[in-house]
Amino acid sequence: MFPQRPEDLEKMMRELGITTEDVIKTAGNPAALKQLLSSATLRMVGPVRGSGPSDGLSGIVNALEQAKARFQAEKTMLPIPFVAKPRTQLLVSFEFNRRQVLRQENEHAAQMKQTIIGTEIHVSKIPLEQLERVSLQQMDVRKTHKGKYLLCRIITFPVRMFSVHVLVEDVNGDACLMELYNYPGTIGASPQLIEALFPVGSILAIREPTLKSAAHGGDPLLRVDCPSNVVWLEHDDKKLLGVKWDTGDQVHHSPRLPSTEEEWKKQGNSHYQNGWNIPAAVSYSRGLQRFPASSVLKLNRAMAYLQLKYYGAALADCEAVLENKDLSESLKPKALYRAAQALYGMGRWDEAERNFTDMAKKYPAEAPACKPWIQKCTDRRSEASQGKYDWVAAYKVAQGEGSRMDLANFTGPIQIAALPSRGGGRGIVAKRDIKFGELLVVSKAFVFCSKDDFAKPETFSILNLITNCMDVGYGAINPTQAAERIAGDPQAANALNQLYAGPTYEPPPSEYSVAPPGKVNVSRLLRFDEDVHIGRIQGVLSFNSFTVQSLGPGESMPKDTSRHLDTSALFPLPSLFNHSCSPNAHWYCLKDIMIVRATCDIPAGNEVFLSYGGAGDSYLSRAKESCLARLLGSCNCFLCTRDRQAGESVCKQREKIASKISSCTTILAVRSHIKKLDETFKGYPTADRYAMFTANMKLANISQSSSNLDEVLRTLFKCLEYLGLKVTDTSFRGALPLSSRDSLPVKLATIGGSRTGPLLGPLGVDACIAIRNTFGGALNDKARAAKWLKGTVWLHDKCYGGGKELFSERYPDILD
Ligand SMILES: C[S@@+](CC[C@H](N)C(=O)[O-])C[C@H]1O[C@@H](n2cnc3c(N)ncnc32)[C@H](O)[C@@H]1O
Repeated sequence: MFPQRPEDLEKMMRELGITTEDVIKTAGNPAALKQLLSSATLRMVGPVRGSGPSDGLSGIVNALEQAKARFQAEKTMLPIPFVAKPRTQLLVSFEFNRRQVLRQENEHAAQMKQTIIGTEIHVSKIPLEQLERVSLQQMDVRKTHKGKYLLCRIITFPVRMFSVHVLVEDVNGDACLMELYNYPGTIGASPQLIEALFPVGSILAIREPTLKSAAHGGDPLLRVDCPSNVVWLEHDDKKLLGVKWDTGDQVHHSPRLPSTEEEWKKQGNSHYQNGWNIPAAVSYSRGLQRFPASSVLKLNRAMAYLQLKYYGAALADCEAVLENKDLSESLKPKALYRAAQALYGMGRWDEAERNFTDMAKKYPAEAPACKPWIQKCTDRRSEASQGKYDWVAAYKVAQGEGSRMDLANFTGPIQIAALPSRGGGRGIVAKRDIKFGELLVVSKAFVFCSKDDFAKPETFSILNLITNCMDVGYGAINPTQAAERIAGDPQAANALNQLYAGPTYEPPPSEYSVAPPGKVNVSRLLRFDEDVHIGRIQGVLSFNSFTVQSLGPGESMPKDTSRHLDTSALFPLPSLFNHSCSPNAHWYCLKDIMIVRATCDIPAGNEVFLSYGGAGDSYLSRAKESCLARLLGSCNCFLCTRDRQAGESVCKQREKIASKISSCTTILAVRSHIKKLDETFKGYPTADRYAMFTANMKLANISQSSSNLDEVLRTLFKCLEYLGLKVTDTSFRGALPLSSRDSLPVKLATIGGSRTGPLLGPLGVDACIAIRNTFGGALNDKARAAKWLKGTVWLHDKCYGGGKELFSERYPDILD
């Protein structure tokens, strides 16, 4: 990042139009330096764009190999002593680069931000009190200093690239670049918010610090991956007794600290009004350290905590306020209202409802505000206890702005079971006989980040050394979001720790018992009560995240099967489902809510599988789906096991035929290849012949363009069977007996019906619609069109719930 050679620095300063004297005058004074640089002319700027997945597969493989080789080589190199660079030189080049980054952000569209995950990360588990102080001069590069802590303070304005970059100095005045990864509050943060999060002059103790050599031979840097390794110290902290900073007591122009309760409140409120909830909560907390009895600071912090969804902490603040016997009448309703909101957020609907109801009675002026909450409590309760959701309303909300939904979690007739044959050792089984279409799980994402969380567009790519994949999208910042959850909800760490983190970590406990959210006392946000083990979190996210797209208006066949969708999310209970390429349940999302339904009847005790994605036609193409294959090792689902038994040559043959079919242009050619393809599936249940579905769909499309409607219909009927359905009325000519008009033309297949094709929802509904349109259009057979419409709505309801109403929302042109 920084110019290394003195001549480069000089050249840069010439470009800036500043002299060495100017720099010396501003040394140790970031604000003066900032002013100096703002009067300078910058010309050396050009956008630095990342190379994304467009590099192609070989590019990714090369990048992965290079990264691995670099880390491997680093490991074999001996640590070298840290040599301090002249402070002035560091300050100038840092400021130059900071301004360059800010300017690029202003002038250019989204920059590709890149990072690598899966390298060794040290999480300090030793409390600061037990660590011994170390200075930069005493440290080595390429080394983690176990048993030590570095006392340092921030001496420049920070800047956010992928991580937050800032210069720090130690007590001796030696300076070093610090890169802080995964820091709560930094997702999508503006430069101003980053400055509020990392004020100049802040004193930090870095537990068990690591100095790294920069990737491209630059200056060594202090790299902090786990935010809990950073401990913020107040100026009057006892750790600072007797500490003398070589460059003076104060870093020049560090912001003046508020001194009264009112000033702390003002600072917090100003952050809050900007929507900067973490800096707001930190300001209120710092004020509370000095004015611990302040109800106003506690109540305002509760407000910030509510925004951050730290409900346990918000409740703790409100309850502490309500215990105050001298609480003013004006604050009482505020405290009650916020406590009730916190209870609601924690899913304690009964208590929340009681609080809102009591409050409405006691403070009639607040009744209008409480009324909608009371209704919400009733809705959430029936969702959580009976699985009764208004899917139409939820779907409509999901089509609107924002990325979050307000729905209760629900667990249907399933339970967690020990299944030692799978990585992680657990899976989900049916508690009782489950019926096709039954709702199994509704789960709110634990970690979820989408483009809506960014004021300005940003694009990310991660080279994931855990899965050997290049991930593109918001999954890159999910560890930051996980850290943000843990920062204000220590119980969240417990939930994450119980998920499978891959073979390099201790297996999770076979019991999955996530404590219900309770009261958590977060007395000082960003003072982590739990160590945030980012390495393990990266493993959990790599092995459990889903790439999600919210359910939207119905379309015809999915055209883009690319895995590179934007949003990646972690859902707690759904993480425990194992994968099958031929699953018996399917999942879809409404924004940050995942919904799981049975796609066939599942007998009690049977395992329930989801398809994680990658519904490839053949064993070989599924195995090539790099991410899926790498996550599973070798997939041990029924279909892959069956394919392995069939043998490699059969699988190769199948793939060859399937690929020929995709390029066929005549009905005859497709038909003849379909016959050959079918022969490769001898002995397979119908619903496990997914390649036959794709091949028949191709035949249907070609037949459509040649107006061979009999063939179109026959083929579409077959398509449904390959998804695990049975067409009960295969007639497509003559009068439809009145008696059969009301019956469904399709039902769940019973033979081989213990599984269904992986995309029964979208594909099955679309195939039914195609049949209905063929009858209603060219054939002008209104009776059969009506019958097939009924069948379509039935299937849609089984897959997505919401009856005819939801169907008509998603397919407004079809129900006329
Ligand atoms: C999201 S976890 C599933 C839950 C996990 N079994 C647990 O106990 O937490 C994904 C991991 O489960 C294992 N797994 C799931 N489905 C599998 C399959 N079809 N074949 C092999 N391993 C599978 C793999 O180790 C995979 O990385």
